[in-house]
Order: sequence, then C-alpha cells, then structure tokens
Amino acid sequence: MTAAAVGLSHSPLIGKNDPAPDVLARVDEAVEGAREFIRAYDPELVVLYAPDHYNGFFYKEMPPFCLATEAHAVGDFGTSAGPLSVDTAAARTLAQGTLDRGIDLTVSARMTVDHGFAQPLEVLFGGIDRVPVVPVFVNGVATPLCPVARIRALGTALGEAAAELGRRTLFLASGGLSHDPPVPVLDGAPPRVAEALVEGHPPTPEQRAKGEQRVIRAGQEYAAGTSAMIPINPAWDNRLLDHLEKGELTEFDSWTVAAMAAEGGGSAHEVRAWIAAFASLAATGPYEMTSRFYEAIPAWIAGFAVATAQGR
Ligand SMILES: O=C(O)CCC(=O)/C=C/C=C(\O)C(=O)O
Ligand SMILES: [Fe+2]
Repeated sequence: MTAAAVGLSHSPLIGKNDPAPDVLARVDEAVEGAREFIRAYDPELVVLYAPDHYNGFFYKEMPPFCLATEAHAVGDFGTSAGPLSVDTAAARTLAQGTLDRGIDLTVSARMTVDHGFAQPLEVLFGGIDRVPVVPVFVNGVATPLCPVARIRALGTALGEAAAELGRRTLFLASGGLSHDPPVPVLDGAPPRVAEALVEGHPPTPEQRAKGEQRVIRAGQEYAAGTSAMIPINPAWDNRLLDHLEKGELTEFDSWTVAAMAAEGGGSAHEVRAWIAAFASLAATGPYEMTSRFYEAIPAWIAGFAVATAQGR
C-alpha cells in the first residue's frame, strides 16, 4: 500500500474575520497545492484525525481519542451539518487492528463532530460526504490529556492496521498549531458553563450565535494586539514542523502538556492530530514532506500550517 499525509489548520474565523488579502492569497495557494497533491494521489480512504470543541465530546465521558464507525456534523461556524461519508467497514477493521496492537481505543457508532472535522473535508474535498472517511477524534482541548507518546502510539498502530487494508490511504490532520482561542475550560467555570461542559446540552441557535460572536471578537482582539490570550508562537510551530519534516516523531514523546500550553496556548494540543497522522504515515514506511506552508494569522487565532507528505 502507498500512503500519504496532509496537515491542515482549521479556524472557525475563516471567512468571518479574514487577514489582509496578501495573507489570504498565500493561504489559498498553499491550500490549492494540497488539493492538487490529493488529486494526484487519488486516495481510496481518508483517515481524518481532528479535535472537538465541546460539540461531540463532554466531560461526562471524555476519551483521549475515539474512532467513529458513523459520524454526523453539527454545522457550527457555517460548516455543513449532516452525515459524513464514513466507510463503516474500513472503520471497524481499523478499530480492531488498532485494538489488536494494544491501544485502548474508544469506538463510537454515532460520533458527533464539529468544524474540526467538517472544515478540512469541505476545504479539501468540497463537502463532508465526498470521500470514504474514517474519523478519529483526538482530544486537544479538554484537560487532563494523555501523554503525547500515546497519541504517537495510536497513530502508529492505526497506520499499521491501515497498511493491511491495501488501499491508497490519506492520513489527514486537522488542527491549529500554537493558538489560544476562547474555548471554555471546566476548571473554575461558573456552574451553568460547567454543567454544559459535563452534560453537553445542545446549544440553542441563540447560544451558538453568541458563542460564535465571542470567538469573532476574540479574533479581532488577537489581530489588534489587545488580547490577553497567549500569542501565536512561530518558533514553537516551526520546531514542530521541523520534527514532522525530518521524521523525528519520537521527539514528541518528551513534550509535556504544561509546556505545550505555556508555549503554544490552550489549543496548541490540537497538534496531537498532526502527530497522529504523521505517525500513521511513518508506520507505513519512510516518507518525504513534499510541501510546507506556515504563517501566523492572528485574525484567525491560528498558527496556520498546510503540509503534504508521501511515502517514498
Ligand atoms: O465558545 C464557544 O462557544 C465555541 C468556541 C469554539 O468552538 C472555538 C473554536 C476554535 C478553534 O477551533 C480553533 O481555533 O482551533
Ligand atoms: Fe480548533
């Protein structure tokens, strides 16, 4: 089997609080490059690693990661709502193969996902139902988080299992690099917010609109330099991309949750999706990073990256 990987940052603020046209043009060029890479590779299956932002997973039960045999998007921040085109048979096979390799994988037969999953499918494939996909939630927001080494182990096991399928498989990662958006935190939350984070009551349209407005305001403050949130950290982001490019994935085993949050912000843990995807690709054989784009985009609250890689 041949395999490939694409990493793509997501942001709920794309199209809502855009940076200057020259920045947008550079992002568009990088994204178009990723689309061309995918068209040329012509994947038969996409394994999509992505986080959730309290739309599908709540503290009532919060697994470190979870593979879906069926999934539905909520349609937040203007992304599509409805079913993802999950390849259920492949998902079940990959789940079993991952469990057989000693990873305590949670499996969902009806996963709820948000823009973290929907946006890369829309941006790269034109919709959430265009390509056979196996969605894999990777917790990148809700502490406590498992050691990064376990995410690498998940990616490795799943990559080995995918190799046995014998299909052209694209491992796709969705996540910002360093960034500190206003995602609620359970510790110290007022009772009403804490209850929502634990129980996961679906927000009313008014509540969702209010939350989305809060994120837009935060993006405006980030861009204006008036935000108290942790700034984007290009040096940290490029260190991560360097390790991915050189295949130095074991380096991540010593990265700690505390240091990642301090250097990259509360949502820097979304890079776990990238680490999982590149570990999956590495499990199929040596690889080469064929393109790499990075730009700090405060208006999107994102250390924004696009990268493509292919097995040699
Ligand atoms: O506060 C809310 O109601 C929603 C917050 C939210 O979903 C923010 C998401 C931000 C990202 O996905 C990101 O920057 O990666
Ligand atoms: Fe996110």
